[in-house]
Amino acid sequence: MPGIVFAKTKDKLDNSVKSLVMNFLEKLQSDDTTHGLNIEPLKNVSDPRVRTGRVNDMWRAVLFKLNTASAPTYVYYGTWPHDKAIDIAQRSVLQMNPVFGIPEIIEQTMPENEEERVESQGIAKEPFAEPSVPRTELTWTNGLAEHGYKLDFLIESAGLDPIIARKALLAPTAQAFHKVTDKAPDWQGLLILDLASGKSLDESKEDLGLIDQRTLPEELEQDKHEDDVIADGFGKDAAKLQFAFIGDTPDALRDVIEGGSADAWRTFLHPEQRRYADGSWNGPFRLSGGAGTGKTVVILHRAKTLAERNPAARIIVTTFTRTLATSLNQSLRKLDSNLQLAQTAGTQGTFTCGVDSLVSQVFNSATPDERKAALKEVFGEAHASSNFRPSGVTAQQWKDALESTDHGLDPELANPTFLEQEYISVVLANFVASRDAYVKVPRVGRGTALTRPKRLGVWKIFEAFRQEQRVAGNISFPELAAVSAVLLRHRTDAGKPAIADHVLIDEAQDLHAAHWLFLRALAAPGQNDLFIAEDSHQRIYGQKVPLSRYGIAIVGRSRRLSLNYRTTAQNLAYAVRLLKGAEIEDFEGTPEEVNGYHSARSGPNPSEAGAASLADELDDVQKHITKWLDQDVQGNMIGIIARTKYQLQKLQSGMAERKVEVRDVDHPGDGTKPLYMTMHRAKGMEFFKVILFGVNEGAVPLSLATDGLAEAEKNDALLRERSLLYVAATRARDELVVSWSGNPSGLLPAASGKVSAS
Ligand SMILES: Nc1ncnc2c1ncn2[C@@H]1O[C@H](COP(=O)(O)OP(=O)(O)OP(=O)(O)O)[C@@H](O)[C@H]1O
Repeated sequence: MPGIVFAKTKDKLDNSVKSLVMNFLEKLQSDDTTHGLNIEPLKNVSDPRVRTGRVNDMWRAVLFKLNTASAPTYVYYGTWPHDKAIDIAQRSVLQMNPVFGIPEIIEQTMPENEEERVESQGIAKEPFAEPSVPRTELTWTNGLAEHGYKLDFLIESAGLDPIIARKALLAPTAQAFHKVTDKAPDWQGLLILDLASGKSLDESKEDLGLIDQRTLPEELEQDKHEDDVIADGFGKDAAKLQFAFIGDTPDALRDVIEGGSADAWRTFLHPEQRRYADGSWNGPFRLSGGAGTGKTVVILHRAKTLAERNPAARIIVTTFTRTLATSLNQSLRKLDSNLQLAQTAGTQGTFTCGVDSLVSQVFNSATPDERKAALKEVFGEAHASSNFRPSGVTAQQWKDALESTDHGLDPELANPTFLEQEYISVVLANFVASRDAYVKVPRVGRGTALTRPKRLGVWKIFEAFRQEQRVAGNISFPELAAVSAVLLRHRTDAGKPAIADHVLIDEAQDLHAAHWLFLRALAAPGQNDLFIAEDSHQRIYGQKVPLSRYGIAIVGRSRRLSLNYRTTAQNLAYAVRLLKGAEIEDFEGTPEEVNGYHSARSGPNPSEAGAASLADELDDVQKHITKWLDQDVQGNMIGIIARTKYQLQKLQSGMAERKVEVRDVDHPGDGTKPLYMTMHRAKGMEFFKVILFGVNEGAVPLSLATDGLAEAEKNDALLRERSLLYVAATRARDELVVSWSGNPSGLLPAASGKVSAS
């Protein structure tokens, strides 16, 4: 039976052809002599291995036939209409890269560009003059030229194809540059992007798993037939970016073909992603990376890998909200429909759940005596009633506690934001159950200092809050997390095993101290216990939490992803600019840089659209939506994102007046209508087209969120507002429109008269 290697399709396959290609490959896989496949060599080819095959009357597949040891291996390159397929087949070469020994398919230059081809081939053989870089796009600079790369270095040391290297070096615009990287063999495209973004060749080689073959002992491959060497090469990390072996399972074949580029993450991992998905560490591991760098994709693959390694393992995948957890669960099923999913935490298989639901599950599964002991430790004897229901805490509850107390505090401390943060980060995090304990507890990392009298005043409010919560029969989710953490600790102290073997945590930047106490206690410290994916730039809730204080030591086990798969280079540049000037720190207080993130795709510049009035802004939104729907963009791939629900109500009624149907993201209907949501709700989502609506002065940053706070809390709240805007702007895959009426938000480049990103 022939083997098949599938190349990630760069040209989009029409849906109607996908099933035909499936049929074709299934037949080829069972017998390449099957009648009707017409696997034929061609004349005037650049590579004698090339073949075409008949998909139907109109469509031809382009393949390379390798005469490998046991049975032939076909490398499927793609399917095109007959004449185009013949042309591509005649121009394409399957070869081993001379520097890194990676199989690659190079399409020779189009015949109409014969002049360029001759010129470029000459370059490979002879010394050449360095091309000068035309600067036709004022706001874009060619990163390769900027970092001083020379053509001979790119060819000789970086292993780039001469034509590709030259085109990349000469690219005058972002679009032209990305056209080259997009068309190039995947690893070459990524290497160019790395170098252009400032990575050194050595760093990029390490990330892509590239090893210079010229430094290896020669005899290794000596006895092998050339075709076998190529076939083996498909197993190398950098080759796996673009090529996948299709085993004997038709399911895998179907996935790869039907999924198309939107599902490429299921098969074609970046070597770095693969490393973090498969790696093993003797303790917690942290994976950071900007929005859209594939952190979630790594978590999904890692869950699969861990389950494959040990089918009896109890794996928990968790994240900040229930909606995100549901989406993780769906993606896991997509990734591997055979993956054993557990129904409850602590049983064999992979269990996916929002972190607060997980907390509740642990609490509910304990006996009354166990709960009582844990409640006592968190609240002290007075508040240890177990008769309550978990609930969120509103600002009003803090206001009620403030009003019922004679605390004597300044407004900067006597406000819900300060109190809630203090309660979670100091009181719950340290299991403070009494006034005396609170007066003594270290408040490391808290921005605002408290004297003893102030602490006494603050404690009075906490007492009142606890009292009112108990009377109402409520327990807040952070309180429950602290209680469940104690429950887990008591279990371990009693010699019972931990609930999970591996805990994988997504969107970790938003978890609070009590969550971390709980998560730490879920798995026993040891091999691959915790895997933490986070982006400090996207922290939109709560406070930065130093993990080391909760028994989670990640020193030396922390890596960062830098290639953005979601957002175009133009949108990424814009979003990153929104963060400029903000001092963002990671869990342990180390400054987190936004430099170095780069994107593999190009698109239109984001547009900033200021309107004189709300009515005008709504007119603009209507025009954008109508235009996109007319262009056949699927309705639910258009996202309209605003800071507040109040703005969304205006949007909704404004669109209804204009006869444009839009839907709340939580009630999406049949998928044909654009979806609207708040910036908080947009976390973790993505759309082809995004409108950030109502980015006005006063709305972002929201005055309500920052008014009346002490300096430290205010700075933190402002940072979160900035991060919200960053989260919202990075939801766009292709096109981003930022709109406002009246004065723009002071966080937008427009407010300071800067030009929009390019
Ligand atoms: N190896 C890959 N090949 C193709 N697409 C990929 C790959 N990795 C990630 N993607 C795509 O990039 C997009 C972003 O991925 P993902 O959601 O995992 O990123 P993230 O870092 O978790 O983003 P965020 O922090 O913004 O939630 C998704 O559409 C995903 O399918």
